[in-house]
Amino acid sequence: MKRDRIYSLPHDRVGSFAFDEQVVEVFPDMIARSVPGYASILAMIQQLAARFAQAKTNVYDLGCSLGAATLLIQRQVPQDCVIHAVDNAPAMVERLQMKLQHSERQTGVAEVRVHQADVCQFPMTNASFVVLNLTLQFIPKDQRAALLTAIADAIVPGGALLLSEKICFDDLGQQSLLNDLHHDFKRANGYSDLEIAQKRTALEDRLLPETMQTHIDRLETAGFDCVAPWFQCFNFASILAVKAESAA
Ligand SMILES: Nc1ncnc2c1ncn2[C@@H]1O[C@H](C[S@+](CC[C@H]([NH3+])C(=O)[O-])CC(=O)[O-])[C@@H](O)[C@H]1O
Ligand SMILES: O=C(O)C(=O)Cc1ccccc1
Repeated sequence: MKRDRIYSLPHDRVGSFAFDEQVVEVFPDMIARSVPGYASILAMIQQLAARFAQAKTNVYDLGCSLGAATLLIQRQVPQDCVIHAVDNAPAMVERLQMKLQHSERQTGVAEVRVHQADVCQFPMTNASFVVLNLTLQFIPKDQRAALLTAIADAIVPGGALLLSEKICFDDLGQQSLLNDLHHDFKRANGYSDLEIAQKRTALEDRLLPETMQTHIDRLETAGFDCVAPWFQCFNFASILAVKAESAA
């Protein structure tokens, strides 16, 4: 796994963060060293896929990057599910397709279809399990409600959405404490203060966190019946949103 050194030297001008070839090359290292709890969330996505994925339905991994969640989900779902891995970054999709081709053709597992598309435009239907793992934070705020409503409408009774996000806090003391703890986490993982500062500048207008309450309210409005935050590590959190079984 190639080490992320993208922001290690001083940049004259730090441009806006993009999921380009340079980022794709180091992405697994970057995300593991930058997101506290990332490995725990992935492990639980695998467990949740086993519980929520239903036979003859679609499973969606929206903003799939290099397919970390997709590949874990594939091991857990019924063989007659179709897993749709969607990302709009050409470099990500290209690398994921290579990865899937090179992995041995497995028999007895669900098919993965990779799509290069904007998740806000992507048609979804007959879905039992949908994953938005650290993706909604990159979608313009005014498009988030429509996306979550489209997801809720596509989910069958008893199905679920897993939403993980970087979150912010109304309380200034909490915001500053959890932000500091996140920076300590990055430092402990080998990032310098320069790397942390330059990446923060690059992400400033690209990664837009919201509060836990904003997420909960929006998921309820979108049509989910049970909205349960289940994980938080510093300023990263994950929520499970479930559609009720239909009353028989
Ligand atoms: N509008 C959009 N449409 C499609 N994809 C998008 C859009 N906006 C951003 N992306 C994609 O969302 C992904 C976010 S990374 C997800 C990690 C992964 N889920 C993981 O479990 O490893 C999280 C992070 O980098 O912090 C990138 O691959 C973007 O190209
Ligand atoms: O929020 C941050 O400071 C991050 O670094 C998160 C992140 C991780 C990987 C790609 C983009 C943003």
